Amino acid sequence: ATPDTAAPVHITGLSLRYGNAGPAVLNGLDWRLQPGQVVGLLGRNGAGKTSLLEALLGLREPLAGEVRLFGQPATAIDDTVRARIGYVPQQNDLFEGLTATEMLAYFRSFYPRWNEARVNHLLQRWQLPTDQPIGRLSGGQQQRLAIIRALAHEPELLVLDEPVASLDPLARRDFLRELVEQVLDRGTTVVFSTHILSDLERVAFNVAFLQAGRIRLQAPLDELLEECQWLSGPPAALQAAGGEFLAQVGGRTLVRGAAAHPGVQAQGVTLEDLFEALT
Ligand SMILES: Nc1ncnc2c1ncn2[C@@H]1O[C@H](COP(=O)(O)OP(=O)(O)OP(=O)(O)O)[C@@H](O)[C@H]1O
Repeated sequence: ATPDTAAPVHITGLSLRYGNAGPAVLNGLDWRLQPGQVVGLLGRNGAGKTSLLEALLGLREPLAGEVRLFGQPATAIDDTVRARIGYVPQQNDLFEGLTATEMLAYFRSFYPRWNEARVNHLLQRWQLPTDQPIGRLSGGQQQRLAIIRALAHEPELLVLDEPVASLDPLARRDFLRELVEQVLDRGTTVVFSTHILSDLERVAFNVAFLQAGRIRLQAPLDELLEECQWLSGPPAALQAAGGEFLAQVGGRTLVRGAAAHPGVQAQGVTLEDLFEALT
């Protein structure tokens, strides 16, 4: 297939495992992010979210398959594409011995574009000490700094691996607001993993479910909540109700787009239901 140079991320047949004999963590995964999409990546602990985001960024060599970022192979992107990407890893990789001011000055030198006003605004709003070694900041302060660094060069693709895990509720809300602003203003493509479903409901216009090494389903969250239902009833009636079968959990069937039908009981779903059934 010809690479889609407009797609910030285009993944085909991605397989990944650790070591030579381990089980496949990712297994023939296909995924494409369109410009301006905001996608929350959901999966159980150990499902492979971090592995997927790292492979997506070209930080892990896949066993098979291909990842392209803005049309270029992820493991061989040039500086132009690199400058279009921002990343907040799960384990922060800030330089502990530098101060925030020193670290930001260092990164600024790599990027043709750097929004100093926004950096200063966020440093102030989040009250980050800028003249102490980063290693002495709290976990949440370090996470805020990592976020500022990732937003500073106004990336077109922002990859965030559990960016809010150690933020307090107010900082989380503030960060999510900042993220939404960035997305609306600049049409940034965002992919982020999180376990905090209520945050997702606030900002993720799309959700992607990672299950058994593949993206099981990706769709706008509001559509899913509207179209998916738990159905129960006799098999013939369920069949007549139609729709797309998604999963069977306990005695109930999760279906998308079913019609009302005599003998079928239907019940709405929550994001937590979808998480249980699709991850
Ligand atoms: N460096 C590594 N070496 C060996 N196995 C690894 C390594 N990193 C991850 N794994 C394994 O790969 C699988 C996926 O891990 P990964 O961290 O990608 O999952 P995750 O979905 O991000 O999990 P969590 O929600 O707990 O952060 C797990 O079974 C994990 O044990």
